[in-house]
Amino acid sequence: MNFHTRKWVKPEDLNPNGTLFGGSLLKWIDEEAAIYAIIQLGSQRVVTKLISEINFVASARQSDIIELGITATEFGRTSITMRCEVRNKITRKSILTVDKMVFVNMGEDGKPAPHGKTEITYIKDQFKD
Ligand SMILES: CCCCCCCCCCCCCCCC(=O)SCCNC(=O)CCNC(=O)[C@H](O)C(C)(C)COP(=O)(O)OP(=O)(O)OC[C@H]1O[C@@H](n2cnc3c(N)ncnc32)[C@H](O)[C@@H]1OP(=O)(O)O
Repeated sequence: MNFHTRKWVKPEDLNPNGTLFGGSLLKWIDEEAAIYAIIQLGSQRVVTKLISEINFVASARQSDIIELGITATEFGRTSITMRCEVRNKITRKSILTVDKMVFVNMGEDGKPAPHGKTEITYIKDQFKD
């Protein structure tokens, strides 16, 4: 799994307990997964279909640096399924895991459309020519 995005936990991201607000984290991973799906499917028309059980493994605190990791686990006809992990950048301790995030590729008509992809494309292969 590649951990592309880092976030610095700031005061505005905290809940009243002084730890990272779960909703902020979910917003970040939805956005991260959308970017991953857009790149993998080569389409900007993708929507979140399903987010499976979310395991908030441990809290993050103000000033922590965290990193978001996503990997594709399955390519369907119109969908892509991903797994996600968030961890502390310094200690590598897990903060959150999501087993399944499903995004669907949409056609111009607003209906699910085949994306034609079957496997992960790596950056080095995306700019071969
Ligand atoms: C000029 C430059 C401009 C730049 C410009 C950039 C714009 C860059 C935009 C980025 C955009 C980002 C987006 C952010 C993420 C949101 O914020 S998206 C907003 C939240 N999500 C939504 O509103 C989606 C609402 N849901 C729906 O509209 C419908 O459920 C859907 C997605 C059309 C699917 O409908 P459906 O009837 O379930 O469709 P169906 O054909 O049965 O299934 C489609 C696929 O989903 C799978 N599926 C369906 N249900 C399930 C389930 N429960 N579990 C697992 N898989 C399922 C099916 O298996 C199928 O997959 P495949 O087998 O084809 O691979």
